[in-house]
Amino acid sequence: MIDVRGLTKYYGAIPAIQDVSFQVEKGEIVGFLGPNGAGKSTTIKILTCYMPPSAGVARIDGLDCFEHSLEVRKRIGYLPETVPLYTEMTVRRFLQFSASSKGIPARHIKKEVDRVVDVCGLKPVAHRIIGNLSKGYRQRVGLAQALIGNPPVIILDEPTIGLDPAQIVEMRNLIKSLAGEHTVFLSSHILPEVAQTCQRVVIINKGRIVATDTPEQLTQKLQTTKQVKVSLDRPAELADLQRLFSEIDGITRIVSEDGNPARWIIETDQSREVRPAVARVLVENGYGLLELKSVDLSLEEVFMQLVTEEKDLQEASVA
Ligand SMILES: Nc1ncnc2c1ncn2[C@@H]1O[C@H](COP(=O)(O)OP(=O)(O)OP(=O)(O)O)[C@@H](O)[C@H]1O
Repeated sequence: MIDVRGLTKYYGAIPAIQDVSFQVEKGEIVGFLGPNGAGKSTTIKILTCYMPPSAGVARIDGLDCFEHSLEVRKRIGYLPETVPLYTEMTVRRFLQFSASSKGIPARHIKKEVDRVVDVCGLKPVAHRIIGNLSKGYRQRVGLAQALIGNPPVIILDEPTIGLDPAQIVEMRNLIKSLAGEHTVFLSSHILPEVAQTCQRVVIINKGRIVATDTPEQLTQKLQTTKQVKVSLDRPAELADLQRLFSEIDGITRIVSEDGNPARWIIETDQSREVRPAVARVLVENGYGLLELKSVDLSLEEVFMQLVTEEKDLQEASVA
C-alpha cells in the first residue's frame, strides 16, 4: 500500500534522506523510528505530497505521490507533528469544516462527523471549544480530522508527543484499533512507543534506513550480543583491561560505563559464558570485584546499538 524506493531529498547541498526504501502492506501498522533529525518528517512530507523527492519514488496504492498528488491525498489521512487546529471552534464545528474542505458532500457530513467522533471517543467533548481541551483530546481531534472520508492510509507524525502517560496509552489503543481496516504508518523517536503499537518497525538514522523488522525479531537478532557489567574496587585503564581480557574467548568489546574507570561494560558473544573467567582475571590482577552481572539489551539499547553500528560502519568507510 505504501511503496518507497530509493528516496533521496536534499535541502540545498545537505542530504536529509538518502536511498530510503521500504514497503507497508495493506492493513499493516508500521512504525518509523529514528532519533531527532533522522529524516522521518522529510520522508513523511514526501509521502503526503507536501514536497517532491530529489530522487527515488514514493507510491501510495500504486500512485506516484508527486505525479498523482491529488489522487494520493484522497487516499491519505495525515496527522502532522504539530496539529493544525482552529482552537476557537468547537470540536464538531471543526470536524464539519474539515469534512467540507475534504470534499465530503454536504448531505453526508453529519454522518461522517458522527462516525469519527465515535471512533476517536470525542462524544463527551464534541460541543466544547478546542482551545479549552487537554492535549490528549486535541490530539484525538487531530486524528478524527485525519480519519474523515475514511482514507485507506493513515500517516501519523509523532502522534503521542507531548501527551501524559495515560493519554499515551489511550492514543496507542486508538491507533492500534485502526489497523486492519486502515494501513497505518507512524513516526516516533521512542522505541517502546513503536514496539508496543506496531507490527513492524523501519529504523532510520542520519537519513538512511538501518533496519526493518518486527520489534521481537529486532531484539532477538541483536541479542547475539550480551553484556556483562562489572564494578571494580580500583579504577582500571581500558588498555590494561583489553590486554588482560585478550586471553578470554568471546569478548567483543569493552567500554567504560558513563566514563567511570571503576565501572565497565564487557560485550560478549551470546553463546559464550565469560563471567567466571572475567571474575578470575580481575581478582587475580588486584582490581577487587564489587559487582558482576549479566544484562540483556533492552529495546532502547538495541536501538542505540543499531544506530552506533551504522555510525561505526560510516566512519570505517570514510577512513
Ligand atoms: N527545510 C529544511 N531546510 C534545511 N534542512 C532541513 C529542513 N528540514 C529538515 N532539515 C534537515 O534535514 C534533516 C532531517 O530532518 P527531519 O525533520 O526530516 O528529521 P526528523 O527525523 O523528522 O526529526 P524530528 O523528529 O526532529 O522532526 C535534519 O538534519 C534537518 O536539520
